[in-house]
Amino acid sequence: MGVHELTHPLVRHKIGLMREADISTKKFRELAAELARLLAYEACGDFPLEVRTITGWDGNPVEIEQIKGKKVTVVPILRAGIGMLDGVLDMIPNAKVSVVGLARNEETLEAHTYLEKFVGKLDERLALILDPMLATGGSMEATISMLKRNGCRQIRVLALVAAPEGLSRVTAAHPDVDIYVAAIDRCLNGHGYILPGLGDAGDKIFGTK
Ligand SMILES: O=P(O)(O)OC[C@H]1O[C@H](OP(=O)(O)OP(=O)(O)O)[C@H](O)[C@@H]1O
Ligand SMILES: O=c1cc[nH]c(=O)[nH]1
Ligand SMILES: [Mg+2]
Repeated sequence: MGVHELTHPLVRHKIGLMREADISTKKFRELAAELARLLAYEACGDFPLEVRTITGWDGNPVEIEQIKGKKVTVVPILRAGIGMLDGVLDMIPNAKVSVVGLARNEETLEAHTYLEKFVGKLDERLALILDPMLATGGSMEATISMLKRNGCRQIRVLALVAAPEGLSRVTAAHPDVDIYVAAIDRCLNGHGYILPGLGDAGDKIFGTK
């Protein structure tokens, strides 16, 4: 359990490219999707395997390994989490998708929930929550609480950038949840934005900046 900051050179390189002030919407989306794939790869590293026998290319039996009955729901937090969804589904194509909508009040920094749409059998599923930005941690804390209220017991978070303040808040409230993050940044500014951060990830992904 805990916080896992990815140290792989590809991750460090790609997150650096995302920090460029005048990055295009296209490039930002591409990098968000690429990093989402790498975060998913890391977050699924302990999935159990089982051996199955299939017929190989020459007609002989071959033992192969496959992931053992893992039921996954991917949970993008609207809007910005959508920017990571396709990348994660590239890696886990059979996952079901739940959606939560939260908007942060830019004055109070409180997260307001406007949508909750969960798939069934949450008690049997591992949930992978997607949000590029974990700032004060209010949106993530609320999303984890929603999942738990609906019966989910195995929860992991995938984020591109997190602030130490937000990580402390989420790990204190939900110590049972693992957080996979491409970069832990320095701090929050007076408006709740992460420094050095990426700016407004939702605006950059949706082209509304
Ligand atoms: O950790 P927090 O302080 O809660 O802030 C992080 C949240 O803020 C942003 O969403 P925003 O509310 O701006 O919505 P958007 O994705 O629709 O732009 C971001 O995508 C996170 O969801
Ligand atoms: O730095 C931040 C904080 C919240 N939301 C963002 O998009 N960026
Ligand atoms: Mg936003």
